[in-house]
Amino acid sequence: MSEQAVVGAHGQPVTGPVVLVEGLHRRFGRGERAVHAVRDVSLSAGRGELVAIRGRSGAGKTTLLNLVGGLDRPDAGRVVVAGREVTTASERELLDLRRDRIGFVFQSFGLLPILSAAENVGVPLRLARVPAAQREERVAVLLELVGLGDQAAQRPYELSGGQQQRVAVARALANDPEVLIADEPTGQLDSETGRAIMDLLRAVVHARGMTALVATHDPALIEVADRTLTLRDGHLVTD
Ligand SMILES: Nc1ncnc2c1ncn2[C@@H]1O[C@H](COP(=O)(O)OP(=O)(O)OP(=O)(O)O)[C@@H](O)[C@H]1O
Repeated sequence: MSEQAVVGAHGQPVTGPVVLVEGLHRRFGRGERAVHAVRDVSLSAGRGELVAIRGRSGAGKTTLLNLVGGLDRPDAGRVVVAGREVTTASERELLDLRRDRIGFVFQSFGLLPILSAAENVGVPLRLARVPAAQREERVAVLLELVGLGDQAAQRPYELSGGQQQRVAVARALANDPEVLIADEPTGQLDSETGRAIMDLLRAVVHARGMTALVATHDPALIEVADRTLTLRDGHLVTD
């Protein structure tokens, strides 16, 4: 990514990489039983880039994504997201960062079962205190974007897995985040549906100039990525 200043999703100039990781370490446990889940990982990703992170089960993908998304703290190293230091942020700052700058998509969709598709997508907007009329308008646009304009009133159990993941993608995009973090987003879907979700992710990342980090085992998902990084025993082996 060039060092030229570009305008971020929130209108402010973003210079350089949107995600920057330097010398990251995360260890669980102590002594002989310690697991070094992430060891000396450095990477950067720019606007409009979808980066796949692959690796076997236990390679450290989820741990890395949690550190980038401010869901966990490293033992050493640095994470900068959209110009903000994640590593040294207070809990309050991390909450704001996760609410305003980062969209999360998980393998298990994470939808609230008692809410309709539209209400699920509207949750981050409620948290951000977006007024109701504006919220409804934005939710309608997002559901249309993910191809679920006609399913707004359905509850998650009335939707297929692929449709539920589309709702989750719409929810992740609700606050117009700069960064999308997706942990095995196609893990519970058949290959065709997984591919459709991946194509959707790629389309929104490119159209909105977002930056996406997507952990996966799925070869079809790797195919649509702009770049693939491989983790092995917590180390990055290719960039
Ligand atoms: N909270 C934790 N406490 C102890 N060990 C942990 C914890 N979280 C992860 N680990 C360990 O760290 C290593 C990396 O786990 P991680 O979940 O990041 O891998 P992964 O590549 O995402 O695997 P998968 O594809 O199965 O989700 C594993 O050995 C795991 O057992």
